[in-house]
Amino acid sequence: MKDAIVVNNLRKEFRVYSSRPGLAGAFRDLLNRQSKIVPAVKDISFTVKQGEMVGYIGENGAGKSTTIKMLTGILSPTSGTVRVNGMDPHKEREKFVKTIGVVFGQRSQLWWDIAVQESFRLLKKVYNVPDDLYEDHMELIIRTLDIEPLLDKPVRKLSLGQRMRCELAAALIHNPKLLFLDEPTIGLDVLVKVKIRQFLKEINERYNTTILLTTHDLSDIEALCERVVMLDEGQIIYDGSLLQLKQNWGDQKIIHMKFLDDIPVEVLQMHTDSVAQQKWMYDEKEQRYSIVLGADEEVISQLIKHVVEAFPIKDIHIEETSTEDIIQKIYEKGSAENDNKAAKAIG
Ligand SMILES: Nc1ncnc2c1ncn2[C@@H]1O[C@H](COP(=O)(O)OP(=O)(O)OP(=O)(O)O)[C@@H](O)[C@H]1O
Repeated sequence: MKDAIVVNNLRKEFRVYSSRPGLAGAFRDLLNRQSKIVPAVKDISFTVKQGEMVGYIGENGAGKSTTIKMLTGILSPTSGTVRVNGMDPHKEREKFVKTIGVVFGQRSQLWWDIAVQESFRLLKKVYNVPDDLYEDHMELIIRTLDIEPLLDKPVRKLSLGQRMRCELAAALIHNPKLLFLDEPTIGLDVLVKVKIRQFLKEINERYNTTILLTTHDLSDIEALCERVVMLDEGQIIYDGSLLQLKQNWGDQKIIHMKFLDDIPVEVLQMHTDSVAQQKWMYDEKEQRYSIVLGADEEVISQLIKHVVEAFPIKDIHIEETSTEDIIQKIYEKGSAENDNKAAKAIG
């Protein structure tokens, strides 16, 4: 498989100027401004293969946008190298932009006052897309995104969800091999989110389009990406499968049970002590008994079997650690190394 993105020891530093307070300070700033260097991305390396869908995640200020700006050629790196679609995005910008599509949730590449269709035609010219290719490809895109009824409306008249679907179509007019998506579902209702995710899956399957997705909405990542790259303070703290991350970190399951009869919690405890030593808790309001276990399926099924055989059950619910909790735990720790059982952490 070909590499779509190859990043080696990529670094970006910004010079930040500070202002001194008061008039005298402003005067002194004029003569001699104080500045310091802030590293936003610190020597990161990773590779994305053609056709992969990768989630690029991190807290605010982690360095995601700065990386994307270097990958799309908007910023040049302080040091290190970037090859995207076999090119240097900054140095070969003109040729390069024809091979990528970009959707930034907050910014529009459509013209506000003209009909969506007209924007598409202009972009078709910008990208030099031949008529037959355009017809064929856009027919599919328009149908899948269900934007036919919107085509003759000016962009300013569209709702956010409608506009985002048109933005996606616009980013794909030239059928790019690589798509950068930055918060593509921000502020959208669930139905539109689902539609956009389905569409992205279809594009990826049909054209083997590589997708790099930056988002704070982990459900986007869960729906689309098998692999996540996690950034923290400019460094990669995890690069690997989402499943692995869940297996290594989602190490707790909470079993909630309700019984037909009142059972003293001590009785339940005594009954399960031989399977698991963890303590049962009783929530009086909910009339619910809960126990927190490790992720060992064998222990969980043994415990459930033991209890079900002994007491008449009304309800059972197993609660898993959510991906959000897992990611939060990793950020709190500042590393994806879990005990010695290291998740494939690099950086
Ligand atoms: N042009 C700039 N000049 C100075 N500092 C900058 C500039 N751009 C980004 N930074 C700093 O670099 C760091 C990384 O910022 P970046 O925008 O890449 O983070 P991010 O992960 O995209 O955050 P967010 O989720 O909030 O968009 C931050 O500390 C930010 O203040």
